Amino acid sequence: MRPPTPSLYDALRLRRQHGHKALAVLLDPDNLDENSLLQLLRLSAAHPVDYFFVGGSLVLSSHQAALIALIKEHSSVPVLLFPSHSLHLDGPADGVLLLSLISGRNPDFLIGQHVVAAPRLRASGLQLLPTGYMLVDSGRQTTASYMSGTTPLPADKPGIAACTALAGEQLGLKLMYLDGGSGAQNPVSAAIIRAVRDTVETPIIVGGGLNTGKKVYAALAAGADVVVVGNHIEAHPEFLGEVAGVVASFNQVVQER
Ligand SMILES: CC(C)=CCC/C(C)=C/CC/C(C)=C/CC/C(C)=C/COP(=O)(O)OP(=O)(O)O
Ligand SMILES: O=P(O)(O)OC[C@@H](O)CO
Ligand SMILES: [Mg+2]
Repeated sequence: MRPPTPSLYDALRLRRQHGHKALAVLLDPDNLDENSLLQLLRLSAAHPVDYFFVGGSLVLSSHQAALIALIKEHSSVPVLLFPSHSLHLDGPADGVLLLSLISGRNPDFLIGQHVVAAPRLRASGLQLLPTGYMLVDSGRQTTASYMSGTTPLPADKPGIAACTALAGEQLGLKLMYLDGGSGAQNPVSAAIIRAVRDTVETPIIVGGGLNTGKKVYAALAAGADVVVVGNHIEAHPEFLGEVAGVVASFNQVVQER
C-alpha cells in the first residue's frame, strides 16, 4: 500500500502563506508516449517540478492510467488529474482538480459532470481540490472553450474576473484557476491576475500559452501561486529547465528575506 499523501490543499495553502511559487507541468495523455514521459521525468529530477497535472480535452488514448503509474514508479511529484470530462477520472493519481467552470454558463460544466462523477470520486480515494475554473479570452478560440461550449471572460475586464472569483470563493471553492486555454495565443494578463489576487484569498493557478520565461515571470509577479505549462514543454522539453529556473528565482528571493 502506498503511504498516504499529505494534504495537497494544505500544502498549497502553506506555500501561499510563505510566498512560495510552484510549477505544474501539464501532461496530455494523447500527446505523450512512455519514452517522452521518461525523458520529462529525467528532466524533472534535475529541475524541480511541484505537480504533474494530467488531462486533455479528448483523452482518446487508453493509457492515461499507465502513464500515471509510470510517473508514480519514477517520481515523488504529486499527480493531479485535470479532467475535462467525468469519463477521464482514471489512474493512480494523488488528487483531482475538481473544476467547476465558473466563467461559463453551461450547467453541465458547472455541476452536471460533477453529479455523474460524485460516487466514483468518493470511492476513488482521490484528494478533491474544488477549483473555480475560469477561461479568459486569449485572442482565438481554444479547445477548452470550444469543448465546453462556453464564452471565456473578456480579457480586458479585470473587474468581471475578480467578481467571478469572489463568487466562487463565497461558494466554497478552494482554488482559482485562470486559464487562457491550452495553446493560448496570449496568456492571461497581469491585470486580470492582479485583480483576482487582490480579491480572493485562495491560491491562484495560472496557465495557457505560457511559452517564454518572460510570460511565466509576469504571471508570477502579478500574483499567480502556481504556473502551468503544457504545450510548450510538450514541443520543447528543455523549456522545463528554463521555467523551473524562473519559479526558483522567486522562491530564492523569499528565502533570502
Ligand atoms: C470535475 C469533473 C468530473 C469534470 C470537470 C469538467 C469541467 C468543469 C471541465 C472544464 C472544461 C474543460 C473542457 C477543460 C479542459 C481542460 C484541459 C485538460 C485542457 C487541455 O486541453 P488539450 O486537449 O491539451 O488542448 P490542446 O491539446 O488542444 O492544446
Ligand atoms: O498547454 P498550455 O498552453 O501551456 O496551457 C496549459 C493549461 O493551462 C491548459 O489548460
Ligand atoms: Mg494538449
